[in-house]
Amino acid sequence: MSPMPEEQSVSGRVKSIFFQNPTNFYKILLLEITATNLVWPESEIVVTGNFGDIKEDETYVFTGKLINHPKYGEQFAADNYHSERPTSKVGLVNYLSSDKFPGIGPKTAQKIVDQLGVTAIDQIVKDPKTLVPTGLSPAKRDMLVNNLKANLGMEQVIIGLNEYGITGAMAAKLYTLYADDTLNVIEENPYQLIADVDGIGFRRADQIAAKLNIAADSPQRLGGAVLAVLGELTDGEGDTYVDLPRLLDGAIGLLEGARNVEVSPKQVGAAVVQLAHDHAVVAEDQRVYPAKLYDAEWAIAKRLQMLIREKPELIPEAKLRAAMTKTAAGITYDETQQTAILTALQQSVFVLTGGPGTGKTTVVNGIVRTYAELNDLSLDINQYDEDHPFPIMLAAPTGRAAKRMADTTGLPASTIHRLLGLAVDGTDFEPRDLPTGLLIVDEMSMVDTYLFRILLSALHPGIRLILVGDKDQLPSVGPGQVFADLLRAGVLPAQELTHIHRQDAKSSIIPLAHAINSGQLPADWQQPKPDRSFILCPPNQLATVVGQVAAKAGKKFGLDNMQVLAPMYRGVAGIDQLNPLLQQILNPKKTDRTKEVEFNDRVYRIGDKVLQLVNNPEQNVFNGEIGIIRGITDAKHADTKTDELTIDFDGNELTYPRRDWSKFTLAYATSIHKAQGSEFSLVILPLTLASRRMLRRNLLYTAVTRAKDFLILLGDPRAFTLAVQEVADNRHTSLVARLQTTLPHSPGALPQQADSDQVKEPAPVAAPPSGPVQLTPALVAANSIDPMIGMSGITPHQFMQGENHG
Ligand SMILES: Nc1ncnc2c1ncn2[C@@H]1O[C@H](COP(=O)(O)OP(=O)(O)OP(=O)(O)O)[C@@H](O)[C@H]1O
Repeated sequence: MSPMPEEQSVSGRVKSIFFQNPTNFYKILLLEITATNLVWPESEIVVTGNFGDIKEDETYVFTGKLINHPKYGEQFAADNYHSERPTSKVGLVNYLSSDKFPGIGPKTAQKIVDQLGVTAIDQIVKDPKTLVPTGLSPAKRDMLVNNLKANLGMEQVIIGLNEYGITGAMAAKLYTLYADDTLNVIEENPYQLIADVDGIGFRRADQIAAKLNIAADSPQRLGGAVLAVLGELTDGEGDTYVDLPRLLDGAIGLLEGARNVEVSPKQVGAAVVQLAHDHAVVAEDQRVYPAKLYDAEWAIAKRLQMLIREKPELIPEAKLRAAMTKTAAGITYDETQQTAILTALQQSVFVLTGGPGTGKTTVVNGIVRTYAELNDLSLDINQYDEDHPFPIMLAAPTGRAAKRMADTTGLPASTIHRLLGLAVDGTDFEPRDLPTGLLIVDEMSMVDTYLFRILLSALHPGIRLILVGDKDQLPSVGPGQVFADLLRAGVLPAQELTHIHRQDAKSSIIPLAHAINSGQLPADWQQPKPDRSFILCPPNQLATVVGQVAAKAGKKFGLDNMQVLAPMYRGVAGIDQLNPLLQQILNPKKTDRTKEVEFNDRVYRIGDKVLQLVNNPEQNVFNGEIGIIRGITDAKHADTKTDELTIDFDGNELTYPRRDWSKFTLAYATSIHKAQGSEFSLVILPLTLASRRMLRRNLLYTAVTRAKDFLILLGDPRAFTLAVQEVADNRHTSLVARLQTTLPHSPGALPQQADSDQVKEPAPVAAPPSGPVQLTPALVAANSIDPMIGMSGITPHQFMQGENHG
């Protein structure tokens, strides 16, 4: 065996920093060498790597290896570094008595070093109390500790992270998130990173845990795996609970996959019980919920119960009809529309659903106008002010949907977040209380369990709440299928609109959408129509053809009014592939002087269409909104001293410094999910069998209903046929059961649908707990949730089989 090669290292003073990437810690520097074990004839060397707060003129030690860069020649690629700290007693005394630590002279420094030895700095930083015996005054002790930490702070964190195998952009991300607490968080529970940090999954967290000597069967590790699976299936995939066998199976898969060990269901079951005792999860029968989702479903049901108990004063039907007719403005409402308006105004909570063109907007307008007439309210908003707010509130989950609502009603509408004054995106914020009055929420299918809970918590008895949506569209991105569940429960007054009104000879898109929704593509769906067409095209040519279509359409419709929608990011006709190609066609680099900036393998230019990826209620821009880049400011001229982009979201111009550029991406092509709540004059929809896994009826239906005037379908016809045939699985939720427990059946509710593939029996549930829901040992016992009961020696596979049989 050859001896281990000696670690290569180089120490010296940083002469200059040539380059630093602001999005991670990557730097290139020139070092004046003071010591090295390299064979290196020169006095300087170029060093590259991920470094925290390296400063020019300070001295550091780098370890790593000498590499030969094809373009730049020999340089030192460092994988670790630390500030060169004094290692001899004399050096340490000199350091501590230097002007970095005002008030500490050579004598005091000598005393510290005599008592604590050469590792004094590490000891002091780790535990400031080690300074007590030195007799230093508390003020001086604080100064010493703070200054040592300030000198070491970020560097220590980055070095610590490097030791756990976390470098570059991920290290930067963690430091931004937890700052000086980073290492504490990781050392306390590395599995916490799975929930907190995008991009860290169980395997990565477990590698860190292994370095921390967390045993393969430690409760922390088992709990980490359970929460990882639970998070993946709830916040990740939309369920609000996970069946115990599936949870155990998933957790065991993770635990055994990440380290070569065997883990028994019994051990994982014990971890679930522990998590339940710690109030992180709630287990009920065979279902395990993240506590916040369990609480949210109950809170929704109870709040609705409270709102519904407060019945509005009954209005005589003749009076109601008269008001409705008087304000109808030339429209003769059909029978279901009439029922909808009349019922809505007699109830405290009302749910309205319908496909495209069935008159939801018409009914919303009817409700607003009849309500105003009955209550003698002016619809001229200029007559209201802060002290007398407009008593009709209109809201939608996205900015675009809210804008559409304002356009179609002629009244102010806002996002739900704005309405509630939620400044930060999250799940546990106190909204401001809303006045009683009329509140209409549109695009309810996009509202997830968390947001609905927050919305309801802002409402008080006496409010009239109208929830409007299309139950057949894709469910919310976040967990739950709130809107569909509200209808399915059959306990809330509701009306479904089915008659299509917007069906003049010109429109063949709406009938196509309804046909898709009922499970059939019309025989002529591939035939060209004035407003839609199908282009047959093999997968490998799809991107090019989409580009050709977009090039032609771009001239006619403009960027704003045309949208390419695709089901997937990856693949030959995926969003990631289409975006640069469409950018090249629709907004190319015109001359050598065209300004452009690079970020994460993407190029951005003025005029680019971009998609916001996160909610930012403070600036009134939301996940899924589309904007146009209006300006690029060089770092030299920007206040933040980094490059900045100015993006215009429908008149709302926002500045994004480079560190925020991961909050948007190109939007020439977007996912169908992100397009929910938006409509476009022209939709271009390529589908192939490559996205087979994603193809569902509600996905295709949602995509097609985004097209207002024109629709171009492209690709493989089999993909369209398959999509129509595949009915999406219901998400696993308990809202139906909670609602049925808290509310009596409503005579005005929708009949339970006969279409059995759309409906599932609600899971049987325990009686509602009174007061705040908390898992007490008694409740644990009462619900026989102990997952270990009868399970010893049973494999997850057998467990799953057992589930199928009973
Ligand atoms: N009872 C009616 N009589 C005549 N026209 C109607 C009636 N109801 C709706 N319409 C018309 O049908 C069209 C579609 O109605 P509306 O916009 O209200 O439907 P919608 O369900 O909101 O559709 P979408 O979700 O596609 O926006 C509109 O042009 C509207 O004026």
